[in-house]
This record gives sequence, C-alpha cells and structure tokens, in this order.
Amino acid sequence: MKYNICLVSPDSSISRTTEQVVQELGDDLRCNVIIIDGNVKTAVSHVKPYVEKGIDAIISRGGTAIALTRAYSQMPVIAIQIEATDILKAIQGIPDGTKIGFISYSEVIYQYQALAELMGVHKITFFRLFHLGDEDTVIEQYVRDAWKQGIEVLIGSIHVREYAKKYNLRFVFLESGKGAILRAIREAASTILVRCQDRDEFKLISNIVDYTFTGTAVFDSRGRLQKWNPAFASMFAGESGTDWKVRIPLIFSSSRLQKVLDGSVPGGGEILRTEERDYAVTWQPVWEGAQLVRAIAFVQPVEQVQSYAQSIRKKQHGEGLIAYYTLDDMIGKSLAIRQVKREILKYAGTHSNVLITGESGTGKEMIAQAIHNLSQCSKGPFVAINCGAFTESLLESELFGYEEGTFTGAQKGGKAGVFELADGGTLFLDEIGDMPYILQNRLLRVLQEKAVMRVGGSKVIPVNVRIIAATNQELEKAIEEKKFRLDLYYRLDVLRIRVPALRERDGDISLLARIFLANLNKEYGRNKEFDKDVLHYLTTLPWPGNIRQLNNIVERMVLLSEGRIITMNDAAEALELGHNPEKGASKKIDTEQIEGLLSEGKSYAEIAELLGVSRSTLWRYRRKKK
Ligand SMILES: Nc1ncnc2c1ncn2[C@@H]1O[C@H](COP(=O)(O)OP(=O)(O)OP(=O)(O)O)[C@@H](O)[C@H]1O
Repeated sequence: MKYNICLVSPDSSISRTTEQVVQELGDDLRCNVIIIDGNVKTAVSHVKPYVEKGIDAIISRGGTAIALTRAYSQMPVIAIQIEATDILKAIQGIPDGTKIGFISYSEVIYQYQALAELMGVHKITFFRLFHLGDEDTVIEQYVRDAWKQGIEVLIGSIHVREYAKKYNLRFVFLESGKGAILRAIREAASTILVRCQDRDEFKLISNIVDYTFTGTAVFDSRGRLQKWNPAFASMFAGESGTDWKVRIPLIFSSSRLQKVLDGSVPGGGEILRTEERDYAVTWQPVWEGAQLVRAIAFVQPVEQVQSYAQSIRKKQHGEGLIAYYTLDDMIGKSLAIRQVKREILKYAGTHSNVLITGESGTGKEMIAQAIHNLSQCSKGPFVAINCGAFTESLLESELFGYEEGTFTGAQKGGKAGVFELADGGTLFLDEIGDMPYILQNRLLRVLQEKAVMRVGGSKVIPVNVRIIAATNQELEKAIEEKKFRLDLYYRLDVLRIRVPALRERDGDISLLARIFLANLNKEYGRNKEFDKDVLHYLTTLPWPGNIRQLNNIVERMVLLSEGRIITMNDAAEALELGHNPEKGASKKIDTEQIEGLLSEGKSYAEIAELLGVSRSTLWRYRRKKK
C-alpha cells in the first residue's frame, strides 16, 4: 500500500525541486506526494481538505512547518531541514566582502549557525530571529535594522522578500535542494510506518480489552475511574437516565481499591457486593518506577465465575457429573409410580433436601437424577456417591476432599471432595444408612454451615449444594440402635419419597419387561418376542432385586433363547442361572452362591451382575463377612 504525503511548498522553487525528485525516484519512494502551495499564513487552510480526505503525513519547511505542526497535532508533520549545501548554494554567488544578513525563524537560523560553525563559514554577520505569530511589523522592523546597519544582501524566509524590496536590499531565497527534500520524504514514510505499527498494536490491545467479557477498569492514583471497557460499563450501567459512572465511587468505596492504591495490599481478589449482585474483583496495581500510578480492576459476576468453575470441573471429571435420567425415562403407569412422579415434580421446584427410601434396584438414583434435571440447579453438576462402598477414611476424603500431603499417596495439589464437585448442583448420597457414625457428625456440620473444610486443610470452602439422600434401610430403626444420628436424619428427611417395590407396581412388570425387550432387541440386533405365558409368569414373581433384576433377567432371556419367541423354557433357564427372584425373595442375598462364585475367581462386580443385585448389597455382605 502507498502512503499519501502532502508537501506544502512556500515557494515555487521547492515545488519544482520536489517534482523533479518524485519524477526521478518514482516508485522507489513508495508513496504519493501531493504538492500544494501554502505559506505560513495559508498552509493550514490549504491542507485541510487533504487532511479530511485522509493523508498520512505533511511535509513543509520553516515557519510553515511550525504552523502546520500546531494546527494538526495528530498528524506527522516533517520539516525540510536546511542543509549545508543549500546554504553554500545561497551564498556562493554573493561577492566576497558583501555584507549579508539572515532573517528567518529561530529554528532555521539555529540550523544555519550550527552548520556554519561546522563548515567554518562566517560570511553572514547580521541575524534576526522571529517566531511564529510575530506581526509583519516585526519583520519589517528587522529589515529596517539590517538596512540601517548597511547590510546589502538579505537571506531569509519568503515573506522577508517584500520588505527587502521596500528597502532596496538584494534578497536571496534559501532554496531546498533535492537531498533535503528526499530526506524529508523518506522521514515522512518511515514515521508513517512506525505510526501504523503503533496504531495496529494499539488497536490489537484495545480489541483484546474491549472484547473480553471480564469487566476491566482503570482507576487513577486518586481512585478516580479513568478508563473502562464495554463489559465493565454494562455491568454497572444503571437504569436509563442515571449516569452509572457517578455511582462507581460509591460502589467501590467498600472495595480494597484505596488499599491497593496506598500500597497496603498487593492487589489480589475480593468479592464486591452491590445491591443487585456479587462480583469477583481482582486488583492489579500499576507501578511506574517507584511510584504506584494506577490500579486496574478485573470484574466478573460471581455466578459467572462459579459456572466457569463448574464447567471446568465437569470437563476434568468427564461425564461423571451429569444426570442422564429425566422423568420421561421412568417407565411405569401404576398408581404407585404415578404418585412418585407427582412428588418428583413438586419437590424439584424447591431447594430442600430429599430423602428417597426404597428397596435396592427400585430406581432411587434415577429419581434423584430426574429431580436434579427438573430443578433450578439442573445446569449445575450432579454428583453421586455410594456411602456404603468405602471405608471410613476413604469416604471422608471422598466427601470432603483433602489437602496435599495429608497422607502418604495423597494426590499432589490435594483433591476436591464431592461437596466441592457438586457446588451449584446436586449431591446424591446413596446408601446414606451405611455412613459411619463419626462421619455423620461431620456431614451434619457441612449441611448446617454450607461450607466444607478439606481433610488436613484449614480453609473454609463455601458450597451451595442440594442434597438428595437414599437408603434401602429403615433409618428409624438405625436411629433407635444408635447407628444413625437423629439430627442428621431431620436434616435429610425434609421431603420424602418412598419408592414402591416392583411387586407393588400393578401392571408395571409386563410394561417394563416389554420395553426392556424392545431396547435389548435394538442393542443386540434381535427381533425377539415374549410368549404370553412368560410375560404373565414374570408378573407373578416377587423381584427382590426390583427393576435392575428384571432388566438382567430379560437380557439373559434375549441372549439364551434360540428361537424368535422367548418361551417358558428360556425363562426357566434364565431364572435358574442364579437370577431366580423367588430364591432372592426368601433370602435377599444368597451367601452360598456368592461364596461359590468367589471361589470361581469372579469379582464382586461380576457377581453383582450375575446375581442381579446391586454392588452396594455385595459391599455390605463383604463388610459383614470381614
Ligand atoms: N421406572 C423405571 N423405568 C425404567 N428403568 C428404571 C426405572 N427405575 C429404575 N430403572 C432402572 O433400574 C436400574 C436400577 O435403578 P437405580 O440404580 O436408580 O436403583 P436404586 O434404587 O438406586 O438401586 P440401589 O439401591 O441398588 O443403588 C437402573 O438401570 C435404572 O435405569
């Protein structure tokens, strides 16, 4: 891209020389040079239309350059310098012994005097310096002085010429040579380039600040708002008509701004409370040398920070913090399950803790997820933990997290517990009845104080978590036996859902079996159907493992049956393989079978799968065994 430079010429000789330079150098100049006439009095108005059209720099000389610099302070104005050769050229034709005077702008005279000194030329003996804005009478006065002192030739600026004529003095115009003009053009081009780079850099930085969602504001050393970005303005802009900037000193009066400015705190973060909302503010003092000159505030609404933190945690913990099930996933048309669904809808609208009771495999976790997904905190995390699946110390660190170095093998940097992970969402405490008594006390405190302290830590971390607890035990009995704290029970049992066992759900067994079959057909690419008798038979069984068990049996039938129709024989075979719900009904968990499978080398997870019981049931068995 070629730059546009306006050269304002106070004399036709400069215009001619410039034309020659432009012609001779052509494209090498890499800029368009527009030559216009103008002297100290006319240049500013002559240049104006070009400035408005958008030129990149102005070149002129002497007083005209000074006038243009003052008028267009935003624009680079380059002065053509007086060069040694220009001076030599001006005085070379003047015979020796002639008395020469020099009247011009101080800048021009100083340049000449410095050069004359260097060159050892002292032909000029009379000097008068004038300044921009001096009346013409001043110039005339100087010419008269020269005439009085017997000066014969005057060198000087263009408007000295008319007075020289008046006093019958010879006048020599100090022309600018090609070298001086070329150097001015080159200087203008490089100034433009640097300015463009500065401008681009400035634009880039402004873009970063303007487009960031973090409100950013600069306060001067006296705490006055100096600059801000649109995000900051939109955070604090009040109702229309009120000037939000007026409110800023009041809003920030409770902040650490003053302390940051007087150096008593080194910046850092704080929560700023306003009538409308809370903001997280991070302060950065700015030093110039030893002086603290301003403070920058980076402001974000607290909810925004929390939601970022949540989404980061979600990413860090993968899919684990998401509730998949919704109310629509809950199959069932029985009166009992319809009642449960009504309760879910009602409770989801509140933030109170919920206690879900029901046998193993009845869908307690599914209900907890459905409540979460219908609740106000559905965008927050859903974190589930099985309180029966850990030893006491492990459960403690899983629940509350721990600080680095708390115990051997502790993760570097410590670890967040499920309370922290569930912040802003729901924490599902499964098998709450199995929580060790000592931890119940700690859990109660967290629920009361809405804050958690990591194991080995001293920092209180506020948490906003809705608790949904579940149990398949009778907590009332556990309270009587002093295994469960009454105060914790009251904290958790604010709203209660009792999930009916599958055998209590009239009509649901065949509905669930058919839907499970359809899903499994899809999963395994089959096209199986139940014999009518099989469906009926399934409805007569007691199903101690409830829906989980029903699903497992149907899956086994799909895999074992050879024909398209699942017959009573297929059903019998599937039920024989340790899934017999009748056996399970009399004895919730078959210890012989477990021991048999363990001796075959099966893992607890595999045994749970094979027997159609939940893993926690097996964990309980394992603990009792120990
Ligand atoms: N109404 C329902 N419709 C369809 N599937 C269901 C329903 N209820 C539960 N399930 C399924 O049954 C299985 C067990 O459900 P869930 O884990 O929620 O039970 P739970 O009561 O929490 O069990 P446990 O007490 O053993 O932890 C899951 O695979 C779930 O998808």
